[in-house]
Amino acid sequence: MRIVDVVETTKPISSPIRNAYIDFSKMTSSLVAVVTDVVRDGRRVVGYGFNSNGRYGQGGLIRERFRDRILEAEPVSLLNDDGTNLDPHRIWTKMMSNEKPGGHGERSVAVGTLDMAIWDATAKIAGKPLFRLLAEIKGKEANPRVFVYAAGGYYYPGKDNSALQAEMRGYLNRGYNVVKMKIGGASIDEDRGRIEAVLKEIGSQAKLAVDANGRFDLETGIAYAKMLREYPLFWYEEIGDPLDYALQAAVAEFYPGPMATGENLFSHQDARNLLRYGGMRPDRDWLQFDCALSYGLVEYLRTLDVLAQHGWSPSRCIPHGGHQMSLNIAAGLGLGGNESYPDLFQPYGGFPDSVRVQDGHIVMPDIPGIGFEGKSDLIKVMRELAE
Ligand SMILES: O=C([O-])CC(=O)C(=O)O
Ligand SMILES: [Mg+2]
Repeated sequence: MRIVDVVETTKPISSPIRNAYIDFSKMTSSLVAVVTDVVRDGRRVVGYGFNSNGRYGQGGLIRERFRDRILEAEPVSLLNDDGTNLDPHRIWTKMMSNEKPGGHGERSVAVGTLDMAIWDATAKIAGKPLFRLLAEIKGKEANPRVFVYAAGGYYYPGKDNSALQAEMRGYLNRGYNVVKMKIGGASIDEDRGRIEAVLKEIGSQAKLAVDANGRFDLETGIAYAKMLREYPLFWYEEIGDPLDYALQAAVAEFYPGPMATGENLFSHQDARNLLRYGGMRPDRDWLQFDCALSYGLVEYLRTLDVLAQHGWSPSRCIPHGGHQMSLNIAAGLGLGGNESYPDLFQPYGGFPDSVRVQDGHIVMPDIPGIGFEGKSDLIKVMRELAE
């Protein structure tokens, strides 16, 4: 058993939307395939992966460094002890050989993208959905029913409050009961008007989360905290620079409601610093680390260990990114749920075609691997790459 090729292509996932920090007009994502010589159900096993929106494609790093380290390794050194499957932990160590510590933003997306494909191949070789494999490895009971919320509410040229309300109504009609919108890309008065418009639209049918995408300095973060705390929000997300833990802790003094952050922290060391110094509260706040941006599931398992050491339950994690990889981690390891972008970043995000959202939850179908084969538009572009 061996990995015979690793293929990467960089694809556009552009749209005219804007958050408080960036627009997505030039956004790209790496799509990778890890090709094995294993055959299951008459078909060669190929694992697939891609990186989440918000960071760009990683073709350079993947093709110049990480691909070669996998392909040049002694094939048996990438397998488990009895040689019956790939060992994602051993492959991860091989990819990261000759890499100094720190500097996580430089390569964590490239490694996370490959790690997704390696776990997909591993679960396919085992003949199981990844969430069942993960639960088995950890001795846990899988729970295929996962909470999902609808992320959107972007700034968009010509979009007024009634268009924002219509967007949110569309999410409720599709079964969601938590929706998210952007803030910090307009004045505080304008944002207050947008928030009130959405709250009026959703009434008691749903809760609203707001996301500042790291835009605010301390003063602005506190001014928004004082405005936002008048409303019953689901959470106040990514207030200031992702690495400014003192700011996060200071804003907590002014915001008694739930806060969320972590999508731009890319290692278990960064996550540990957030828990040590960020003033985050394990009884109400939410952690959004996204394995597809942060060295993959091998590293995410270390992050979950860090959480446990600091008294945090995995159920406080609702990852960023809206991909099926995190859905599997949620169902297999008991996370609190997952993000979803009903109308964005297609065909990568979302669910298998048969899945419907009901009461803010989905139920994972039993498809071997991550489940990409269940989503027809996605598996089509994946197979174009390597099959
Ligand atoms: O707009 C983005 O970069 C995505 C984001 O923050 C989120 O989904 O929470
Ligand atoms: Mg966010």
